[in-house]
Order: sequence, then C-alpha cells, then structure tokens
Amino acid sequence: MAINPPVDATQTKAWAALQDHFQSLQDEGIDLRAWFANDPQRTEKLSFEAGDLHFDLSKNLIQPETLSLLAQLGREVKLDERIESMFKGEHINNTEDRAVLHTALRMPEEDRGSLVVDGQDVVGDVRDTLKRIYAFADQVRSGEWTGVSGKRITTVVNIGIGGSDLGPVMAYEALKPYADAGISARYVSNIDPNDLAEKTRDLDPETTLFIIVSKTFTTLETLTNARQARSWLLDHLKAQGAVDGSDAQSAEAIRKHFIAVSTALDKVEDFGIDPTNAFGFWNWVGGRYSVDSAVGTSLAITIGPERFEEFLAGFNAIDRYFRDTPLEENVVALMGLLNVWYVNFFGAHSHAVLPYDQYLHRFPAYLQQLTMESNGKSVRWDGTPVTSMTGEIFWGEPGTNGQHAFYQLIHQGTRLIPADFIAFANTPNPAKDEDQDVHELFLANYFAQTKALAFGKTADEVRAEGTDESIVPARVFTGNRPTTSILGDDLTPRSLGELIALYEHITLTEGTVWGVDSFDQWGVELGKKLAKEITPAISQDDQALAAQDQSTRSLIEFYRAHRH
Ligand SMILES: O=P(O)(O)OC[C@H]1O[C@H](O)[C@H](O)[C@@H](O)[C@@H]1O
Repeated sequence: MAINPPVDATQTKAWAALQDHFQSLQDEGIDLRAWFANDPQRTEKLSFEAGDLHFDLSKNLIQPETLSLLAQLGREVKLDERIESMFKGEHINNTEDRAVLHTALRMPEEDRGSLVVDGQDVVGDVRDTLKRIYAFADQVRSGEWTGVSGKRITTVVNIGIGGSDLGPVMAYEALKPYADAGISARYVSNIDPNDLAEKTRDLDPETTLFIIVSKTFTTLETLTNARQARSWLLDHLKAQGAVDGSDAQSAEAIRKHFIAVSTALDKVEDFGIDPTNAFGFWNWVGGRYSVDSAVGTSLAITIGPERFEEFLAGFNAIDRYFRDTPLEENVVALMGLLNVWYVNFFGAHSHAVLPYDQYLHRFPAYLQQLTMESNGKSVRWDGTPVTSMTGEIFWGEPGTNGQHAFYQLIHQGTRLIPADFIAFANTPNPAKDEDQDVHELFLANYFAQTKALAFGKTADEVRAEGTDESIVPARVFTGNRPTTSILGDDLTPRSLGELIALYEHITLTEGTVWGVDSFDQWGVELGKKLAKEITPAISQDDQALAAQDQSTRSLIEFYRAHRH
C-alpha cells in the first residue's frame, strides 16, 4: 500500500530553528542553576500531568521555548498525521504492509464495532479473545482447571522470547503484589538449556502449566524449549506415577498442562496443543507491543482478569491523551521530541531509565527491545537512507543499585546521558528502620540524584568544605546533566499500563522524526539464518565447516577440539 514518504526532519524550518536555538544556548552557556534562579516559574512551566502520572521536565537542558520548537518540528514532520494513521489502522508498518494497532488491544467493550480495519471488527475480536482468556484464567485461579492428576495449578511457566517474554516477565515482576491466587509465574526464554533446566528443577509437573507464546510459532528458541518442556513434563509425570506413558494419557497430559498464544493457531495444533486452549492475536500487533494482548495470559492468570482490565485501562488512558492533546502540551510526544533534541543536537548516544522501584527491575530490559528494535534503523520507510542519527541505547537498573555502580559516569563522565527517573509515592511494603520510614529514605535518594545531576557542586563549594586544593577538581560536579522525573501514586496495574504506553508512544514519536518504520525488525533476520546454516558445521559436517569464513571456522574448530 502506498504510504507518504517521510518528511526529512533535517530540512524543516523547525530543525534550522532548533539548530540556531541550540547554538544560542551554547553561546550564552547552558546553566540550570541560572535558569532556575532567573525563572521562579520554570518548574511549573515545564511540569505536566498525563493519566495518573506527573512529569517534571524542568531539569532538562531546555527552555520553555525549546519545547515549542520541538512541537513545531513534530508538526512539520506530520507527527499528528502519523498518530492518526496508526490509531485508524492504516498500514504504517509499510515494509511488512501491516496496520499497527496495539492501541486497539486496550479499547474498552463499548468501542466494539467502532474500528473496522481490513474488514475486521478489531475491537470485537480483541474483546472476544479477552473473554476467552479471562474464562480460562478464572478456571485456573479457582482450581477448577487442574493438571492431569487432578491437582490445582500453582506455577505457570511462560515459554517465549523477545516480545513474547520481555513484556510479560517485566509486568509480572512489577505486579507481584497483585498475584493473589497462590499462582506464581516463571519465564523461560533462552535456548541455552540452562534456562529451562534451572526454571523447572524444583517444579512439580502435576501442578505446572506451560504457556507457549510465539507470535509466529516458528521461533527456534521457543519451539525447542517447548519440545524440551513437553519431554520434561511427560518424563516426570511418568516417574511420579501420574501417567502410565500410554499415548492417550500423554495426549491428555499435554492438553491439561500446555496452552498456547500465537497468531498462527494452525501451527499450535500441530504441536499437540488443543486449539480450545490457544489464544490468538493478530499480525497488526508487533511482538514488542504485545504484552497487553493474549501474550499477557500469564499475567491474566496470576493477577486475575479484573486487574488485567485495569492494566489495559491504564494503556488506554495514555493512548487517548496522546491522540487528543495538542503537541505543544502533549508530554508523551514532547518526551519523544526531547530525546531527538539530545540525540541529534547534543549528540547523546544513550538514555538511562532508572526506576526507583524494585518491582520495575526488568523495565529497562523491556524498554531495550521496545525502543532499540523499533528505532535502530539506517533507512527510512521509503527505503532511502536516514538523514540523521537514529535510535538511542536504552539501559538502566533500579535505583539505588545503579547509584553504587554506574552513576559515577553519569555525574562526572565526559558523556551526556539523559536519564528518566521513575518513582511512586507509596510502597506496598512499608518498613521502619528505627524511626526512619525506609521508603522515604529511598525516595530521598531519588530526589537527591536529579538535584545533584542538575545543579552539581562548584569548586568553591568543594573548597568551602575544607577540601585540599589538590583534590578539588576531582570533587567538582559540573551539573547540567539532564533528567526527567516521573512520579505516580502507586505502582498498580493501571499505572504500569500508563508507563508502558508512554514509552510506546515516545518510540513512535522519535521514529516519525527519523522517518523510520518503528514496527519492523529486519535486522534480526540475518543472524537467525546464519545460525541455521552453521548448525551442521558445528556438529560434524566438515564440508559445511570448510564453507565458513576463516574466523568463524577457527572458532568452531576450537569448540570441536574442546567439547567433551
Ligand atoms: O513471538 P515470536 O514470533 O516467537 O517472536 C519472538 C521475537 O523474535 C524475533 O526475532 C523478533 O526480533 C522479536 O520482535 C520477536 O518478539
């Protein structure tokens, strides 16, 4: 389907204006201390609310005027049009000729029939599938669904990789306090046999349910692990005397202990999984945008359908905000544009995401796939080369762990690393250390870090502490290190949905400025293909070995010589 070529952002008036603006900020000197001192309303002007989240952009290297120029850039690259095209289901993933409709996954029941794309009542299908997932989840949670020997399920093991793993595991970890049915989840992704071995070692097969999640149902890692899990289940059930090993009992065991999630339901049946226990989604959901589809079935089981609905409502709140708010006031779009400001004007390469919440410990890893698989591209959606740097390296660890590891480089290194600091006002685990509220101690670190990064410490301040002159330079903090603070009341299914949708739309915004298709991932194909070709060379095929390049051949020879 024809799609308009991307606007070259670097040729827009706004880009030129941003360049001038950047230069004048450099000339006058970027100085957050002075900017705050000279404008008592700075924080007010640069703070926003979206959904249940509060955003403070004032510790960024921007003046209010910068945001107007960035919004202007958004207009000139037709960001509003692209947002509308996405929500309406146009095929904006043009290299795969697909609509991009993860936003439809969280549209409410009353929107049934309101979005028909390529002849499909999208919301109707989404809601019908959710109903089936919820009914199944309720059966497992209540104990009505049992394993083959009649015992209730206490562990679900999600087998998937990439988008079929990172979203569910991140969200499960984030929402652990809501897992209220005595069912826990584990996640197996790596084809390294150690992963499945360690995750199943202490499990009772009679109380374990495997969920095989694969959009394509062709992914080598997932199908290998699924077959391994099937053997593990049957072997252990037999050893425990739960089945006799007959074909009929094995088939029944697989029916009771394996369900699947995929867009390729025919392939699921070939695997031996009962199609009634398979939940579908659609090719207009990218893997990394799929945690709120059937891919989140492990969540629906552990936290329950009601909480899952709240999770979806959180996404939907940010979707509506993003679609309906003018760019100048739209903090979601502005955060994406701000990232462009750092990448393309300041030359930043990476972006730290630092959640001050232990439950969000997998959030940076999740964001790595979301953002880097989406925007790590060198050609635009019309096949022409990109005209600027694209993509950011997203990384991070929960605070305060990162403080004692890599913050040194953010505070005093030579690189500019914009950072998002995320925290919640309340904790589900209040604790006191003598008289001190531990969560407040934790939050004090959250507030202190962005303050230190923004305002630093001058040589005179260091001297005033009586520091020996010879080590004054080492103890100076330049400040002017940009951060965005995101605060919420509580980490709940709803606020987690909001956070995820926020970063999904930040990703679209950046991708639109860079002109890339944020929804394909051709870059992962070559390695997969070569792994298939190399497999025979590793085991014994000398001809296949000889066909390798010299370095690869030598590495394989080392392996062959050293294997036991
Ligand atoms: O869900 P699947 O089809 O098994 O795909 C799993 C993952 O593998 C692919 O290689 C892609 O890079 C990911 O975008 C995808 O999430």
